[in-house]
Amino acid sequence: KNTDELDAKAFLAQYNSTAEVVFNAYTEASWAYNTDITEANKETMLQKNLEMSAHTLEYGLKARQYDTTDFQDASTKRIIKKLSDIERAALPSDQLKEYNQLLSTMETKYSVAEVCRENGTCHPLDPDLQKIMAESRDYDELLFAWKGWRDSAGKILRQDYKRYVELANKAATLNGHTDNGAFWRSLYETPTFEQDLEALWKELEPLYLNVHAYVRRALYKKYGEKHINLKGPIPAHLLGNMWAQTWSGIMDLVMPYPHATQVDATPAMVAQGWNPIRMFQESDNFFTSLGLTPMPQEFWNKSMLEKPSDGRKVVCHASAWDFYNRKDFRIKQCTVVTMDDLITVHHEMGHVQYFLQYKDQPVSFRDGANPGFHEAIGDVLALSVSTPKHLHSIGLLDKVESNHESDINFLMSMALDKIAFLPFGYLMDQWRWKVFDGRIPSSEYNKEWWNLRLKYQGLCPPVTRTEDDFDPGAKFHIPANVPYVRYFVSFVIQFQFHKALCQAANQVGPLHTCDIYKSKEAGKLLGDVMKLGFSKPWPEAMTMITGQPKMSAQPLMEYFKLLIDWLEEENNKNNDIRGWPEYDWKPHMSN
Ligand SMILES: O=C(CCC(O)(O)[C@H](Cc1ccccc1)NC(=O)c1ccccc1)N[C@@H](Cc1ccccc1)C(=O)O
Ligand SMILES: [Zn+2]
Repeated sequence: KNTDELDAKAFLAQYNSTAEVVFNAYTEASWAYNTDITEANKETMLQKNLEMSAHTLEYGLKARQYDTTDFQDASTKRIIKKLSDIERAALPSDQLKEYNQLLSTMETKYSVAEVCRENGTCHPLDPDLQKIMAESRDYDELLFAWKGWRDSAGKILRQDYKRYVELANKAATLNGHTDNGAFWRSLYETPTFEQDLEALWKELEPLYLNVHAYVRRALYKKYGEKHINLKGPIPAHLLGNMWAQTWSGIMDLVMPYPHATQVDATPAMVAQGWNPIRMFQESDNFFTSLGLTPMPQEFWNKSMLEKPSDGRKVVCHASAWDFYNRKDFRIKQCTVVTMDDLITVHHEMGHVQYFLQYKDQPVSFRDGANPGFHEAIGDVLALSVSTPKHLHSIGLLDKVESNHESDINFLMSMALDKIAFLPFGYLMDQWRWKVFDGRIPSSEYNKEWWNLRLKYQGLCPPVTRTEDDFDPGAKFHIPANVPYVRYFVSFVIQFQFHKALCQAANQVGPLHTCDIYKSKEAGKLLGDVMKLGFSKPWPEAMTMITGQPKMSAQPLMEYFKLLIDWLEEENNKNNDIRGWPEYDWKPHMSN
């Protein structure tokens, strides 16, 4: 084994400069394919992916030659360790080709899927089906979209997925992991990661049960006893979102005080003629108000900020792109003019701000401190943007009241996204970790999916499901091979970051009214952590922001304190039970 540290440094310098070229070439090809799905673009992307894997293999095998035990430089040790996991490049070349082919096939099938009506009209997920799921209050129309999407996008992926699992596990074991789930969890470098997550969920579950009970009561009023059992799970298509992952789509059905201030900025955005560019400029303005970096001109020139109208097939699911040349960064988003998408704009811009902040790190460190950090940045700023005070200051809310009722309305709208999301964010990879480690065989993919949806979210399918279906496949991240527990982590730590930045900004008053807009102190705190990238273990980054190294649910619970107490009282007044003891109840099915 080679113990020469100077030799290792020279090796890493060569890796870094060659990696930028190879990663850039692949990213350009992947962008071309994602923004124009054609066979030719697919072939070019697959070719560039193979070239990237050849580079990873060459340098990864060399990295494994070093014994870094006595190295002095922590960064050198850290990079050598990271390069030694060569992921899919460990597969024999025929299986690597099959794996890459499977991944692009699954993502394409998902992205081009449509649901057609008897009259021949066909609807894509974005924007059509998403709009129906958020706005329709017709039980059967919602069922048409919900079942149609799972028939068109989920069902067809089952066999591809089964083979993908085998190959992903093969690559993971060749890199010394027990399975692909173990590889994904290793990215958090936290031996107690699963226990920590379970402890966070146990702390947060009571909040969710109170929101679930209150929303079930509201849906009972709307859809009646044929469709809602006050002691049972909620049919999964009634929550205002295709996956029931965030529930702000049904805020109108749930609003505690309908006569107090509105909290939805969508009508004002539409009335004032906002367009996608305006939404991104607004977000850029918030980031620069903190002293963070403005989007470079290349971002505005090369991004795809709305769905093309020239008939091109694209991957509409939003994403942020680092082209590994320290100057080209883009977002691809099929943006619609709604408050919900203004939040997503900030989410994606948070990814690009992270790219901008760590762009001068070695390539191996151009990553989040952990994947949850990367997901949290934009959402932290969105917590300030979402306040009625801030929305009023940018002209999206005509009046602001600060009284108990408007406070509760605002907190309810935030809870419908942030608290409702927690069980979904947690169960997605519970299902995948069990698929990868074999506890869920392919013969039980769908049964176990719905067992988890019942256990954590208290949802049930509106129509009977069988193993002919593959409902997990109807959620982007499953066919796209994107881990999901990062979002559960993000939804917890973003409130820790929010609390810390509000203190840095000398914001007084309750956490849910804090707006860090224009605070250079808050911006510096956040920017300094983003500059680190992946160069330090994430507890060090956590300590830099919050003064302590752990994930904690306490700031989230502090943020929602008023609502939690109100819900406890309200649900008791209604004699509503928390949970769904009649777990095997099924909604009435017409025809
Ligand atoms: O999927 C997203 C947003 C897309 C993304 O920004 O997280 C995107 C996902 C993705 C897409 C293609 C390939 C890989 C990942 N992630 C990024 O663009 C990204 C992430 C890390 C570093 C660089 C870019 N949000 C999740 C969860 C969520 C987050 C926030 C609010 C609501 C819901 C969802 O919609 O289910
Ligand atoms: Zn993201």
